Amino acid sequence: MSEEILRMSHICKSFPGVKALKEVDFSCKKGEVMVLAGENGAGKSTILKILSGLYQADSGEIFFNGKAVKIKNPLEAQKMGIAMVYQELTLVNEMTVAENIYLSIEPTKKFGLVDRKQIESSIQEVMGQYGIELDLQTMVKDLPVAQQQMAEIVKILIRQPELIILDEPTSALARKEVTQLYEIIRSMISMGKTIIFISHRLEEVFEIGDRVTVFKDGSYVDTKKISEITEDDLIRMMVGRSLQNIFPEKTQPEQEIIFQVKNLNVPKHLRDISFSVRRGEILGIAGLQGHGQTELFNAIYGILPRETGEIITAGESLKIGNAKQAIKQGLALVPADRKNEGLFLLRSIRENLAIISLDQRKKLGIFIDGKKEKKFSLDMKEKLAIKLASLRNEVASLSGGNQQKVVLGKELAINPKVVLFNEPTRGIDVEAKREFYNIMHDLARSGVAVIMYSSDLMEVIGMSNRVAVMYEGTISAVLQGEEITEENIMYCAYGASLANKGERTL
Ligand SMILES: Nc1ncnc2c1ncn2[C@@H]1O[C@H](COP(=O)(O)OP(=O)(O)OP(=O)(O)O)[C@@H](O)[C@H]1O
Repeated sequence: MSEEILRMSHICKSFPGVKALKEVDFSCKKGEVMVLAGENGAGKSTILKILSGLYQADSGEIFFNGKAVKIKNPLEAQKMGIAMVYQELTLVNEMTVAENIYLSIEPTKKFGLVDRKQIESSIQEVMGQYGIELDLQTMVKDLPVAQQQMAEIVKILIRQPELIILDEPTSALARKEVTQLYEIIRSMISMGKTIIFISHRLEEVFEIGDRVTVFKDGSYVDTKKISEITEDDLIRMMVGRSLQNIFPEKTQPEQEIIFQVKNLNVPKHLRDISFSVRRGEILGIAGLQGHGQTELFNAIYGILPRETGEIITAGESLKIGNAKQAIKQGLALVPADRKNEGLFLLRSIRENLAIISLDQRKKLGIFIDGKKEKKFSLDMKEKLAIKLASLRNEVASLSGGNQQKVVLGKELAINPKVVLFNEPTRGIDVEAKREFYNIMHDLARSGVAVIMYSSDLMEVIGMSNRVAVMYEGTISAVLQGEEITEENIMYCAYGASLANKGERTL
């Protein structure tokens, strides 16, 4: 058995209101590819940010090459030989690839006085060793994302790290580029490096990993040799939470289809999406974050231009090219980023609530009736039980849950036929969540078609009549009834086909 290069023991880390890591253990051996897997929010990025010196653990110990170490900042991690390629690239767009690499080397003074020629020949040498081709004189902003990522990798390889952390490096890459990255990883391993790889793709875990460690809700679950497990085993390690008793009993949708999306395509984001929603139905959209869910909502709502695709309500194809047209056609959107997209934070609660109905009335050339505006906002306050001191206060003075009710209240002014909820309960407390679930149910019961995306899988399971799972910009499966399980959803969210799953047949 090869020797252990890293051991992290009993690591705890909290952020305000969240225990991101609870007494977590994590270790890897020299020369292996260790995959770290788990649902969104499991704590994967957090532990690796601690390892790379970006965050400090609240408690716990780290041993690197057998020695106890304290990693106070990224520079210390770098000096130890630990390097991380982040999900968000860190290159300066207005500089060339070479300049970006000098920038990362200069502070280390590894090369003494800056001898650019010497650095450049070291860069060429590293690229030769790993078979990476890059034009060093190109401005970063002119490179495609895949090449930018290569530049990022060269930037860390030049420092000859022992342990390299890759946080979802393939998420923005096309198949050919992924194969190239795998080759580079294999060369890294043959040069004696150790790799930690966060992945959200089953195929990739099995193709590139030697072992896999699974986290769930901030806790360590298990570590297994890839060669000794199946895809089913891995999914089972990631799931298994119990459904909290905070969801109302499921609604009974009617048969009539009132909303349809047909062959929706948005270049680079969405591929051939078709689905329908019945009157009174709650359709949950699931999948790991970043697989096109927000783009789907924005494309339906006319914020993101569609290349092809029809949006149909009540049998009639709609021309929706912007949010105003969407509103006119009876579509409402509760956006994920309520503070920036959903509200005018410095305006009053009353103004926020009335803004859409006000706009509609203005368009019709009707005098804005202050009394009506007041009545509407009072009605909404009652209907949604918005807790507030005065309708004249700034909306920013409300709690997250009440702000979210205002976002919804303002949308309800148009009596929508379809409401799109993007992450409706993110960042609000459990009691406010429960209220929101009831409001969504009431909407469905009144005949509205509700479409909801949430990165909280249990919320999707607890609320939806059917669940459409997104993977890489398309809907990989639509589940209903007994099929709606955490395991099935994770299976599809990790890019596997349910048809191949264990003994289950569709
Ligand atoms: N800087 C931060 N401030 C507040 N909360 C945070 C911060 N970083 C992470 N969290 C929270 O800590 C928990 C773990 O997050 P983390 O990003 O480590 O999960 P993850 O497994 O990497 O998820 P993903 O697959 O979505 O990247 C989540 O609940 C997240 O919201």
